[in-house]
Amino acid sequence: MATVTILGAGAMGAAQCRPLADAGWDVRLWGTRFDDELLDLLSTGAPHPRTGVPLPDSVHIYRSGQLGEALADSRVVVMAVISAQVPRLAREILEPLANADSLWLTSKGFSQVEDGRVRLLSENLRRIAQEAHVELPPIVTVAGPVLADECAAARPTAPVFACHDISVAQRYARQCSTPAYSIMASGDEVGVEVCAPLKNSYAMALGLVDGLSERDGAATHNLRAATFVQAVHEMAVFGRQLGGDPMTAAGLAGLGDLEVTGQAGRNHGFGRRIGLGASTTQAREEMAALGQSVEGIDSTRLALLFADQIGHGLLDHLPLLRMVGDVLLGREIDPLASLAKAVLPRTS
Ligand SMILES: NC(=O)C1=CN([C@@H]2O[C@H](COP(=O)(O)OP(=O)(O)OC[C@H]3O[C@@H](n4cnc5c(N)ncnc54)[C@H](OP(=O)(O)O)[C@@H]3O)[C@@H](O)[C@H]2O)C=CC1
Ligand SMILES: O=C(CO)COP(=O)(O)O
Repeated sequence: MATVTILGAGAMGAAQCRPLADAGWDVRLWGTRFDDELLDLLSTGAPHPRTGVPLPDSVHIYRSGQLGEALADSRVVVMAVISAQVPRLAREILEPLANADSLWLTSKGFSQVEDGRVRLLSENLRRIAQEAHVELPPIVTVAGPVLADECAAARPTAPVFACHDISVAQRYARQCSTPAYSIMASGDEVGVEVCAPLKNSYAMALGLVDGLSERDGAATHNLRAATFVQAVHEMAVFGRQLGGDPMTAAGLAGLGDLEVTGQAGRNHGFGRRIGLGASTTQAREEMAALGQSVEGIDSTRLALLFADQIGHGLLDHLPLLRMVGDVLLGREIDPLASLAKAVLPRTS
């Protein structure tokens, strides 16, 4: 099978090696300069500290100084670094990207360009390439409910591969699916790319509900259900405004990813800490001390900017997202009352 190069040896980059190796791909894993120590450890056969699972034996490891070698003759390049770093990394590798058959985005985030405007990550990458007079291959957004540790351990997982050209997504779904990693192909690249970072904001809201329940010793199941449904509704509204299919929010990329992230994701853990009484800064520090990145903090800010930029009254339809934004900014609000106001149906 052809060569695939995964860029970023964090939890997800390392986890993605498992299904691709099992599907018979020649897998290369490249780590950023932050990952060199991690790669030294992984090359001994030790488990990845963030997933608890070792790499498959067949994976070739490349250290930060070996980016060119890692990309040489690679047919597929997978971005698995934190989303904020994807554009910078892409700028460095435009030529090998142009020679690949496709670029996959595992990173989940929006992207802010130099003039302050917000774009979808894929849109920003195409703009960067265009400015450099380079043509990118098709972009495939890899999303859906995929917790890294379960994926790495080949536990049953249902990712979504989305591409404007659905035949590209279908081809990779055929070539990369395994009994444990069964890919759903989608032609709704926009809808999937909107859901991927938005569900992080909403997983924080679910964490907040759970933290409040723990803090008060009182059940909040009803409020949680209303929060969940409002979150799916807002993902659908946001996606539709950008030309995506609103039904995507009701599938694996929206509802499905919200379910796992809102149960066991890092964004949920961050929201739960705030519900328990931590400030945003304290919650962020506690997560950092555990070595856990919380991308929803930045992507909530960008999502709100993006919605404002899109206009057409979109922000008015996103009360839950605005509420999460208020919490992140440390605004003096009663979280339980504010959540209830954002998600309970209004009678007038
Ligand atoms: N974990 C999961 O379950 C899933 C994650 N994702 C997405 O995958 C992406 C990566 O997440 P994940 O692997 O979990 O996160 P990790 O924090 O485990 O790893 C992030 C990766 O980005 C690197 N990185 C950190 N800072 C920088 C920087 N300044 N410049 C370049 N690279 C940097 C990290 O290096 P270092 O290791 O030194 O921190 C690591 O390679 C995210 O966008 C996430 O949303 C998608 C699906 C599931
Ligand atoms: O995206 C994820 C699962 O699909 C993981 O989310 P977290 O970044 O919150 O852990």
